[in-house]
Amino acid sequence: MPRLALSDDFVADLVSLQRPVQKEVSDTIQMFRSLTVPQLHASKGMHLEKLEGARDRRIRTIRITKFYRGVLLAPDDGSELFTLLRVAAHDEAINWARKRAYSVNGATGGIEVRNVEALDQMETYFGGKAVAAPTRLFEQHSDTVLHDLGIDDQVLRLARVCVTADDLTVMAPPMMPADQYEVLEYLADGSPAEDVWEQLIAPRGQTVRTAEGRPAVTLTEAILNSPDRIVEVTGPGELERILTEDLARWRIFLHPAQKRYAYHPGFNGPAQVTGGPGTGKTVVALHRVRHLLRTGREDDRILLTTFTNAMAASLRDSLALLLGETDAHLLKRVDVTTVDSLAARVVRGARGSTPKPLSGAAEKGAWARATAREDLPWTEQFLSQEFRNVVLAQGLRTPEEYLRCVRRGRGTPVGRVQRARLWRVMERFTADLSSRDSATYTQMCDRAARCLADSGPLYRHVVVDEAQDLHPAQWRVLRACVAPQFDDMFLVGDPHQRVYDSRVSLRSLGVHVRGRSSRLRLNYRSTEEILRWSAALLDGQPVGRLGEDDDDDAGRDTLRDYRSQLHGRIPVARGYDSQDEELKALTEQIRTWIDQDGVKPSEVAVCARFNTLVDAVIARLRREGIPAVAVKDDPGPGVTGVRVATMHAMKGLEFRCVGVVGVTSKVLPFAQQVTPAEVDPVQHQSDLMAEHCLLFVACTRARDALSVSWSGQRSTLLDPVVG
Ligand SMILES: Nc1ncnc2c1ncn2[C@@H]1O[C@H](COP(=O)(O)OP(=O)(O)OP(=O)(O)O)[C@@H](O)[C@H]1O
Repeated sequence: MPRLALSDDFVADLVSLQRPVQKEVSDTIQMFRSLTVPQLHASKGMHLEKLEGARDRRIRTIRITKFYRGVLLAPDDGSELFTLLRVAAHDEAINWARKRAYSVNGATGGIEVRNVEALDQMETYFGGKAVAAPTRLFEQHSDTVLHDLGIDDQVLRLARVCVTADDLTVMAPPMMPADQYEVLEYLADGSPAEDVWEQLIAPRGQTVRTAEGRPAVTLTEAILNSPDRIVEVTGPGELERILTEDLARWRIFLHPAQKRYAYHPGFNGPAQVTGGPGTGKTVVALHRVRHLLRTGREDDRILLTTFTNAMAASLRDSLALLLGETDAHLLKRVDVTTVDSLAARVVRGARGSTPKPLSGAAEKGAWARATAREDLPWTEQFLSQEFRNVVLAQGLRTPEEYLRCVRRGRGTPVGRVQRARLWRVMERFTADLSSRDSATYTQMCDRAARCLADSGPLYRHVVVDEAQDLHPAQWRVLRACVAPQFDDMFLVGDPHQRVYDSRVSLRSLGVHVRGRSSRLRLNYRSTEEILRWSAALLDGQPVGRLGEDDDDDAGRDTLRDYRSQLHGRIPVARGYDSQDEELKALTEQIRTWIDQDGVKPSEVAVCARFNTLVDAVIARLRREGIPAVAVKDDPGPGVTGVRVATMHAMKGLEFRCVGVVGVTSKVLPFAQQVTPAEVDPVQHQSDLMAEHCLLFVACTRARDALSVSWSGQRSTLLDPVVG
């Protein structure tokens, strides 16, 4: 029986076809799978034909309908694995197939494809142009170094005639093999060859650095080594699922760096995946859950957490989609929820009810009551932060513990006498809340962690999305939820997207990820232009690594090597004299996106720092005849209308076009959110950083187009991108 694999191009083609043709494709594939290889070659209906004048003799075509052809790769290494490469109208399919050649990348061992004909033409053209050039782009890298990085003979000849980085850009994929192009792009950017090997080759599982030392890989092995481009159809019902259910690419193809962690056979303790925005961290978390469900025992329960209830709802939907009908029964073994909801459930289970959660304003009032009788030198903001970031963060129970503790993350020294006074105020605060049967969310987590420590773990595995924003008390809940053992915790997050004040040393909380940590760097969401522009917003900001806020290991994370293979327009940033003018321009921009670019209103989002502007935007758009809905009202996917939200509510979401409005000096940074440097310099820095990250998160929600605007005084946070 032939084995069958599908390429990403084939899946993309299939999605764009009309239903009746899709049905024909499906029927052809079913017939293909019912035949033996000799029958396949003999079958008149299939027309499995070699192509006249093809550059790669392993490429064949098959008949789908009178007008449509499938293009297949049939390895000549004795295997029976056939890969469907494309399905297209007859002439387009033939024309595409004739010019392509498949090969095995000498470094990654993955499969790659090129347009040989176009590259031949490039060689002639740039070869002539380069003759007079005094220097060449890759002259400092020897042939051996380039070969070791997987550059083959044809690409080497092309690299040697590149004079500028623009010459290389002209040969971008699908003309040049994608992996080799990426290597050259990094080198052209000035990255040393060793770094390129570490960044691009090693994550694909390669351990041998030199081309001579590596074992030869057959085409079939290369196909199986390329889960980001080709998927083998295995198991009953899998083909039907791929063909009939939602063909979302993330469900089918994973980058090798994603796959390595998502489908790792077993980590000997907590594992962590970090990565910039849109690198597919949530996708990895979902696939990990699927893997754990499929390979675990029937009574193993899994907790999948994220930051907000809305995100938990969307994560649950995505997991259901990934599991499909075949694995739908596994869903009942997963709880998808926020840590706060889980904590409330645990506390309710232990004492029969949960205290009422305290709003920010009510908390301020409670601190005012706790300090009413004393003339104290501390503001309510300071007290609240001291309680949250020291007492609850470290789980301190007694005045002695507080006297002895290292106040990590706090910048104002507080002596013994002051600590004793502070502790008394905090005791009054907690007693006051208890008498009202109320508690902050962080207090609730603190209590839940203690309950769990007594009652024991609830889950076999815990998978955490948006890990960067969790408070230490929330981490203690998660740590207590699962016994320390292999595959206990799997975390994904991005320290550049930390928009709440939660600095954490995972190590001190018993979550040791050292040696089980990986970073994703290919952005699947936004264009390179949006990514670069947004990354510049964080230029020079010292972003620590996820969960490493200990003084002794505060390493830095960087956005320098994040890349996208998508390209588009450069983001637009503009100021206006009044809010009225700004919203008028926004309306026109949205009309262009919808009317000229064909974007659906629900694929457009507008975000602002606060709800007042969110409401004003919704009212204005509606007045202008553009449907608009608030994200906080939780409109389902079927509801039409531009999505409008605060920047905080944009976390984890994505849209084709995004307008970020009201980016003024008054709201970004928002003075009330930033502790004055004289009150606490360390907290001041950390609060300021959260404001930078907030703008970064808002901008990186955009896939194709981003527009940023303000009226009046522009925010200084835009200085790095607006001259
Ligand atoms: N292997 C893949 N193939 C195709 N698309 C992918 C792949 N991985 C992720 N994506 C897509 O990229 C986008 C971003 O993915 P995801 O939300 O998982 O990223 P993230 O790293 O969690 O983002 P953020 O941190 O910015 O919220 C989604 O549209 C997702 O479907």
